[in-house]
Amino acid sequence: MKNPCACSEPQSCAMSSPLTRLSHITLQVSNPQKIITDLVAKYRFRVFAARGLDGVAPCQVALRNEKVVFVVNDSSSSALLYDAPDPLPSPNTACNISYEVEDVPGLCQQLVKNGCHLLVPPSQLHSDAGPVSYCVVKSILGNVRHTLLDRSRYMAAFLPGFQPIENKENDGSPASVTHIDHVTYACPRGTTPRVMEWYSRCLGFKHFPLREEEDPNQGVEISGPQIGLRLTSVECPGRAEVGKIVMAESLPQRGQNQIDQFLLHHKEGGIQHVGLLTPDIFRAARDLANNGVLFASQPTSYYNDPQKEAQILRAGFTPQQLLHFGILLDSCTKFQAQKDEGQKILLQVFAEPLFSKDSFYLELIERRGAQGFGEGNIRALWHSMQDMMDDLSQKVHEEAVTQ
Ligand SMILES: O=C(O)C(=O)Cc1ccc(O)cc1
Repeated sequence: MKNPCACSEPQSCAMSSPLTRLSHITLQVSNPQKIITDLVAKYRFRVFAARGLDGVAPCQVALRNEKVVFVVNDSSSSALLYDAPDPLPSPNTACNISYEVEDVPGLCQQLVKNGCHLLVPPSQLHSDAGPVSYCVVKSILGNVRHTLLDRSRYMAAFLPGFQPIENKENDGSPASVTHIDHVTYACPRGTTPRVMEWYSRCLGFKHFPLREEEDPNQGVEISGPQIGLRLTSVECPGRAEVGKIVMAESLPQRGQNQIDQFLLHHKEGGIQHVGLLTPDIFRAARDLANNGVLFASQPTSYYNDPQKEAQILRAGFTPQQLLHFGILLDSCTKFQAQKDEGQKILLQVFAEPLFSKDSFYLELIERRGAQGFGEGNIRALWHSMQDMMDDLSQKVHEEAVTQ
């Protein structure tokens, strides 16, 4: 297959995306209270709507930090709205990326024509605040599904069926994060071209090259001692609020790594991490660290490397500033930059897994004109995450032995 957009219907290649923005990401979990507490206490999210509040614990809770919204679903509940009962590979998983769209029935027709599996057909829910239309489509990757919503005529917080929660705790301080920048999938080996083709044909995503003249079917291969990663990315051009999707595959014969570890619990692939955009990664990392978030740390050798040190100083920082929270910095090539002037900088740091070892985690990312993903950062992030997961595995093993 030469073209990732190798659609059976040529006109769908030219289709602009039906998605207008990413609405929220659903985490389906066995212990909702623990995740809600972590998102509130550590990541500064606020509960703003919930379902099923009549004397029992809510089965669905919506939390917000600026435009980043997570819905935490109790996986033991049989009464979940805006989602579909679909076997989950793991009791704790991020399984649904919900997007806002303009025309749910029209899009559903198109999806069915494209051979997609609708887990929930076009449906409508009302409250006094108006109607919301939605459907749920199964993606081609593992347990990932997409709720596609039109809430343009709905005038209350979140969605019908959810009760708004007044939050008086707003301390007025600026938010740490603003948007979801990207969602990264762990894909079984060899599946990326099919996943890309599905997102292109069904939801109008386009290849977003990470390197100049990148072959969309090959993506970018990042290999070396203890790293073997293939990355390919897609976006909806002109719709930054949809966010990018990054597909990550491990390369063969490199031993166990974080993609393979994730696939042990999600055999057919799934959402490995979510990148949260922040206007100030130093402030965000400090806030979250003060609240107890653990970040993957970097070896001091990363910051002592003369080239890296020069890059850091040129960007107006000191290596010590970055070292403190394990923040990585890459200057991007002109190819990945938004505008031609000035230096294009990308700053990133990975946080500890949210559910347990080897699983879903959050990333902070600050973009200063840089649109892509710096290869130097990816190598360093990979290694730091691998070290953190190996440490966590060791801890779990030691705890099991002493019990
Ligand atoms: O840099 C990012 O945020 C990426 O998404 C690239 C990436 C993907 C998978 C990994 O296990 C580590 C890094």
